[in-house]
Amino acid sequence: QLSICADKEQNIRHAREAIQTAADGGSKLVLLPEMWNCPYSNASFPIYAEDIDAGDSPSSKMLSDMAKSKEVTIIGGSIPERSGNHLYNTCCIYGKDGSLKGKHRKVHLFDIDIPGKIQFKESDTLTPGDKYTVVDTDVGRIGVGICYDIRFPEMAMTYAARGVHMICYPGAFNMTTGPAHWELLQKARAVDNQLFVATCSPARNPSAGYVAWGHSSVIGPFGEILASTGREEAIFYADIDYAQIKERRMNMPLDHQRRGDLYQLVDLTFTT
Ligand SMILES: NC(=O)CCC(=O)C(=O)O
Repeated sequence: QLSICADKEQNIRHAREAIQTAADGGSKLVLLPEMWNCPYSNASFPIYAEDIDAGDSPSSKMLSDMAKSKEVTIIGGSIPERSGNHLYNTCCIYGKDGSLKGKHRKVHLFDIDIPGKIQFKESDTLTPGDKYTVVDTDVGRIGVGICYDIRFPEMAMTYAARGVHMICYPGAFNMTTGPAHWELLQKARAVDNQLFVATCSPARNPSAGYVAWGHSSVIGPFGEILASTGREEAIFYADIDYAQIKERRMNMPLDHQRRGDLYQLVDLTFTT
């Protein structure tokens, strides 16, 4: 859970040091926050964006170098990605050999308006991704979503159906929806699907334009909090035993008890 500043090079240096510390502390998988190389704002995204596919991305290069040198899988939070005329909110996933194993472009953009509390419209600058992302790593099958993606249970269900062990959500909830929903959503995605959920937020900076809630966590398949932190910058660790997925699914075989004859994901638009 990193502190993020306006200086991109400093953010990259800082993330590199944090990955090094986490790997030296025994991590096999490291998860970074949403938009860790820039302030979270529509004004910043175009300025800090990098072209990952063109190989013109110092942030991604650092992640790849660190994955290789520390032999660690990295779920690289997210950065603004430039691709042609479009910008995306993108998470790169690196294997421990430094290879790019996957790239998740945030599918559900954060466009909300809670009057007097929080208004944000990512779609002013960003384009949504059009694919789900599942990667096989040395530390299991990982599904990736970014922040607002966590609000869509269909995505997590699809990941569960694809055999994902853990869903990683880099995310930056805010001071209104954070206390109301952040922990609830993490637990819900874990319990509904009987798998692990890991989240990573920026640390809270009360003087930032967008104030992140923090409270990154790792949740087990029974909804148990395996590790979590508060608002400050922190590197924290969890021991994850995927055997618990099987055990919980044996205890409560939700998948076999599902009544697919009564409900299907056909048209789930709210009726008002
Ligand atoms: N960066 C985001 O997607 C924020 C999502 C959020 O705060 C929410 O309430 O959802």
